[in-house]
Amino acid sequence: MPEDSTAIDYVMEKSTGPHFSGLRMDNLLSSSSPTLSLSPTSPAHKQPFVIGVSGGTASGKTTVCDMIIQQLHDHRVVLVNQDSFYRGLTLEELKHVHEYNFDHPDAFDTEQLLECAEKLMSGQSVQVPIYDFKTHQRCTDSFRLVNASDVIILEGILVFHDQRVRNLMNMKIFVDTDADVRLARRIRRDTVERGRDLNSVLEQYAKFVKPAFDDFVLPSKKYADVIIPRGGDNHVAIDLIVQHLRTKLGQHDLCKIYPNVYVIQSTFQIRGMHTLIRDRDISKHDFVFYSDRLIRLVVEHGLGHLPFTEKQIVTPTGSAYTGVDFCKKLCGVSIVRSGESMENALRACCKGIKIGKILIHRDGDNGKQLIYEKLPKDISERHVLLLDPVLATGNSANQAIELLIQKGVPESHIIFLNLISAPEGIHCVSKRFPSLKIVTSEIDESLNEEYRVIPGLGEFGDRYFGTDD
Ligand SMILES: Nc1ncnc2c1ncn2[C@@H]1O[C@H](COP(=O)(O)OP(=O)(O)O)[C@@H](O)[C@H]1O
Ligand SMILES: Nc1ccn([C@@H]2O[C@H](COP(=O)(O)O)[C@@H](O)[C@H]2O)c(=O)n1
Ligand SMILES: [Mg+2]
Repeated sequence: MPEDSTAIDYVMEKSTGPHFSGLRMDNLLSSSSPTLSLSPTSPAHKQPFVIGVSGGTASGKTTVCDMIIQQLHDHRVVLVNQDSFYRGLTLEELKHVHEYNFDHPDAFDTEQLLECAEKLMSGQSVQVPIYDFKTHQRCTDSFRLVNASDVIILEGILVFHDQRVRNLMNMKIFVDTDADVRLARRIRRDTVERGRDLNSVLEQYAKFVKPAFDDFVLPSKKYADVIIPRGGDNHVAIDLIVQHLRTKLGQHDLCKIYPNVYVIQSTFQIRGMHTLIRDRDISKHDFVFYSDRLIRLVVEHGLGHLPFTEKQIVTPTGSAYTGVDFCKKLCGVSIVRSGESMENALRACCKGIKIGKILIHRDGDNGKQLIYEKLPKDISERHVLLLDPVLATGNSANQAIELLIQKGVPESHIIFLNLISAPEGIHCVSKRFPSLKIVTSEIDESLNEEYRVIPGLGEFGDRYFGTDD
């Protein structure tokens, strides 16, 4: 700990209110961008991108959707199956189930599908019914909770049939697979998974499935923007669609606008850890454990941006190995107090590293700020890893960076490490300090009217240090 830690601790005690990474909004309000809506008073809900996936039965619609979701693992994607909106059969209909046409548009509750899709598009979570193909009924006591997301996929044989549903879609995909292949797959699937016998599958196919395909599904193919022959086997088509979606989603536009912003490559492990630490019901112990794991990844990634020198060594086999030597002149600086949660990870990666502290504290309501700092004396000769888990408005980060620059640290020698960054904060910091690097594990949606990151994870410092009771 620095020698004057008592002074810092004292002020820290007094500043245990909500941690906002900024206290003045003037910078933010002036930092408009053609690609981002940054108004903090109207944290505009970003419209999700809606994809419709249609095609004949067993054409591979669900398989194609699963592949898209898999490839878009760094985005929030939800799948809504039209099948979930099958009307449950009445007792009378059940008695004559072989006479029931499941392939006619009337078999679905399209009003309910529309209501669900519209709710999701407006940013609300929905409860989607669970349909049982064996009993031809909906589950009466459970639903599938679907959360608002960046991408909504609506999948089903007749999702292009109703104009109102079609109109919700930004992109329409038709999965086109030969009828004989589809029939063979359907026989296998319905006998194995849906409790049917071969005869009933063939009868239903001839009586309802094929005529309805000709009358309703095939005519809706003309609405498709993209037709995928061979379904899930067509990796080229799926790659192209995913590439297009990435461009449309534009989440990575920030990385394009600011080439010094790095979002670490997302994996399901990383998404899983974010899911845990963002969950308000997680235990404190788990919050700290998974935050530490994520912080370690961000720190390791940040270290990868330090300069290196070439180094030759000899291995135990007597061979030469040309590698690199770590940058020796570096230090950490935590923005008190939540930045202190990142210090252990930095110490674990860089043996004996010096870590300084900066505290930015509002002094009354007149916009004045007090800055306390304890930094290594030779900081101007070091590369600085600046630590703060949450980048919100960017105002306090900018003050900390300004202070480092005043102390002689070149802007390009600062790497700012975050777990979660708001677009507004990235914009504010990168615009003012374009040569500084920001390394983060996820970029969130926006700030709300209280300047909190949304969806965010609440007050990181309080949750991490257990002062959130
Ligand atoms: N490319 C493929 N090769 C072999 N089997 C496949 C392929 N695509 C899908 N299937 C199988 O065919 C069946 C129907 O596929 P699915 O994706 O569920 O189609 P849909 O949703 O259009 O009815 C499933 O049992 C699935 O495992
Ligand atoms: N109780 C039901 C409900 C629907 N079907 C059949 O399912 C097909 C749609 O699902 P896909 O995954 O194949 O798109 C449709 O062709 C219906 O005939 C059913 O058999 N029983
Ligand atoms: Mg399906």
